[in-house]
Amino acid sequence: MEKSARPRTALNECVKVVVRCRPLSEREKKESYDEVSKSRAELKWYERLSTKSIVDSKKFDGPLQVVKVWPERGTVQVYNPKGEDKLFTYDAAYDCSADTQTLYDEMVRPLVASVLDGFNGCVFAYGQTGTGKTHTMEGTADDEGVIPRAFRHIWSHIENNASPDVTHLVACSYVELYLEDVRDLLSKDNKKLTIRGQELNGFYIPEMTSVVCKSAAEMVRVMKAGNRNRAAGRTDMNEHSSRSHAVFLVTVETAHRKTNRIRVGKLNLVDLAGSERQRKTGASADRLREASRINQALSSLGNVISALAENSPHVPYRDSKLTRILQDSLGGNSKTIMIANIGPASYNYDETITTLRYAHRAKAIKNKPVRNEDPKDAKLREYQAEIERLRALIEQRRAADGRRRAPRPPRAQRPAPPPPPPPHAEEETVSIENEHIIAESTIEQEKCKTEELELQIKSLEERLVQGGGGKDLINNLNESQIILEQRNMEIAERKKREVEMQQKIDLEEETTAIVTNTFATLQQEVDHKTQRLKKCLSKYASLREEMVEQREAHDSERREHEALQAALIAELRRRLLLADSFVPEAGRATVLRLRYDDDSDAWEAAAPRAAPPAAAPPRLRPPRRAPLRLQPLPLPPTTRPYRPRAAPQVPETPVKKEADMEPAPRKATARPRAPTAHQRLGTAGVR
Ligand SMILES: Nc1ncnc2c1ncn2[C@@H]1O[C@H](COP(=O)(O)OP(=O)(O)OP(=O)(O)O)[C@@H](O)[C@H]1O
Repeated sequence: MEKSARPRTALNECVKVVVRCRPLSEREKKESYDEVSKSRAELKWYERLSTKSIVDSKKFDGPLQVVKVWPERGTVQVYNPKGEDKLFTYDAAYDCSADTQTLYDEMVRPLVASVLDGFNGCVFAYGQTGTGKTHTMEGTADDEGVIPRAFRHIWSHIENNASPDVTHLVACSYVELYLEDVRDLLSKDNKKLTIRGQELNGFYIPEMTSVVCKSAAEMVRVMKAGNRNRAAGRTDMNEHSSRSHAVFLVTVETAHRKTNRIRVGKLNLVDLAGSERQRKTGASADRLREASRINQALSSLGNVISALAENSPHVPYRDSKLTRILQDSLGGNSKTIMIANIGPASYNYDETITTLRYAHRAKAIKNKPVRNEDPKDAKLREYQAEIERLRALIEQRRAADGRRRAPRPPRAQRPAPPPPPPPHAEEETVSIENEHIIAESTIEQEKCKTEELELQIKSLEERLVQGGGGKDLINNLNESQIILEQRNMEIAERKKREVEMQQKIDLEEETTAIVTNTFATLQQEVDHKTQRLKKCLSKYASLREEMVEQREAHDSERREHEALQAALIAELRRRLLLADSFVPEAGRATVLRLRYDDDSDAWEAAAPRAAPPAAAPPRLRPPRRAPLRLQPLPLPPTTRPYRPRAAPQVPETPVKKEADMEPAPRKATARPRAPTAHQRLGTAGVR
C-alpha cells in the first residue's frame, strides 16, 4: 500500500474564532434619541465618549455605536459606561466595512481546502438575533454568504483537479432543529429525524435525505429549496428571523484509482438561531415557546464550550440535540471556525458582551482532526461495487442470450425423434410454434432487463464526477485566483503573528524592567512602584467588575427563565381550561396536571381527568337525635337528703358442710345491688 504523503492526523487544533460586527440597521438609524429618553447608562456613555472625542455630545440622533473593531489586530473594543473599556482579541475581527469575500478568503478557505483533503470541517455562526448570522452564512443577492462560496470553492477545486484517475462524489443534506425536533428540510413532508449513536462513538442522523449534486448551481438550488421549508418568523429585533438552528452538510468523497483509496471530507455549515432576551421578544405564546427552546439549546452549547475550555472531565453533550449534532465540531474530529456576530448599538451592550465572552472562551477548545481515509460508509465504494456487480450481471445475461440465439443444428444432425403417431401431427406443429413464441418473448424480456441494468449503471456513473484531464482557460484563471487569495491570506496571517509577537515582547519588556531597573533615587523607585501598583489595582478592579457583571447576567438569565416558564405554564393552563378540561355537568374545572415527558424533554399537560360519575342519590339516614342528657330534677325544699334504704333482713340458714353443698341458685345468692343513678333520681323525683 502506498504511503500517504501528508500526515493523517493534524496536530491538536484550537477552534478558530472570528468576530463580525454589522453596521447600524436602517431601523436603528431612524430611532430618534433625545436627552429625556436616554437611559442613564447611555448618558454616561455620551459623557465618556464625548470627552474622548468619539461622539459629538450635542448630537443625539440614533443609538450610540459602542463597538470599535481593530481588524489589523483581531481586537474588539467595547466602550464600557461604568469603567475601563473591554478588549477582546480573536483570530480575526471584521468591522461593518468588511465583506464576506474577505472573511471567506482569510478564514474559511483553508478550512474548506482541508475538507477537500479528507478532514471534517465546521463553520458555525453564533450571536444575538438580528446580528447577521444568516447574512454571513447564506448571504444576499449582492454579497454571497459563506455557504454558496464554499460550494463554488468545492467545484472549482474538482474542476481544476480533474483527472481520469480521480473520481468525486458530492452529496448534500439539510436539517433544522426546531423546538428540539430534528427535521429533514429536503424531504417532502419535512419528516422528523432521530439522532442515533452514543457520546463515545459519536452521534449521527441515519435517515436524513442525501442529494447527490453535480455543480455549485445545483447545490445552491438544494439550499434554497431547504430554506423554503425552514421555520422563520418576525421578532421585534429582526424582520426575518430564523427560528431554528440549520445545519447544511456537504460530503465530498474522492477516490484515487492509483492508490485505490477513498477520502471523505464532511463540511457542516451551521446557522444558529439567535439568542433573544424575553423582554425583547414579541409577546405571543408561540414566540415565547420558540425563544425558550432556542435559549435552552444555546445555553447547553455555552455549557459545552465552557466545559471544553476548562478541560472539564465531563462535557454535557447529551443536554440538547444541538450539542449532540455539534459534538464532533466541538472537541472532536473536526477543524472548526466559530463566527461570532455582534451589533454595534449601545442598547445591545449586554448581549454583545455575552457573545464576546463565549467566543473568547471557545478559543481554548482543542479539536483532534483526523483525515478520513477509507471509511466503511463511503458511498463511492458502494457505488463502484454496485457498478461492478451490474456489469458482471450484464455480461452473464449477454452470454446466456448468445447461447439461446446460437443457430440450432440442422435437422439431419439432430437425433431422430421417435416417429409421431400420425393423428397428432397438427398438435405438435402448434406446440413447436408456441415454444418459439415463448423463447422470443423471453429473449425480449432479457433484452429489456439488460437495457435497464445499463441505464442503472449510467445513472450511477452520472453521479460520480470524473474529469477528462483537460483544464480550460477559465479553470486556470480560477486556480491562479485561488493561489493569489492564498498568498493574501498568508500575508494576513503573518501580520497577525507579528502583532502577537509584539504583544509578547511588550509583556516581556515590562517584566524584565522590574528586575533590571536601577533607580537613581529612592523617590524614582517609589514612583515606579506606585505606578505598577495602580496598574495592578485597576486590573484587579476590572476583574472584580467582570465577576459582578457575570453574576448579574447569570441572575437575570435565571430570572428570565423562571418568568418564561411561568408564562408558558400560565398559557398552557389557560388553553387547557378553555379547550377540554371544563366539565359542564360537574359545574367546575378539573385540576390541571402537568407531567414531565422525557422523550420531548418538556412539561406536558397530562390527559384531563375524566368527569366524575353522576352523583348517586343521597342515602337517607334517620335524623340524628340529640344526645340524651339527664338533668337533675330540682328537689322540693322540704325533701330530706337521700339515704339508701337498708337491705331487708333475711333469716339465717344453717351452714352446710362443703361436701353436701349444692350450687345455690343465683337468684337466692344475689346480693342487693346499689341503686343506679337513674333509679336514684327517679325515686328522688317521685318523692
Ligand atoms: N455585515 C452586514 N452588512 C450589512 N447588513 C447586514 C450585515 N449583517 C447583517 N445585516 C442585516 O441585518 C439584518 C439581520 O441580519 P440576519 O437576518 O442575518 O440576522 P440573524 O443573526 O440571522 O438573525 P436571526 O437570529 O433572528 O435569524 C438583515 O437585514 C441583514 O441584511
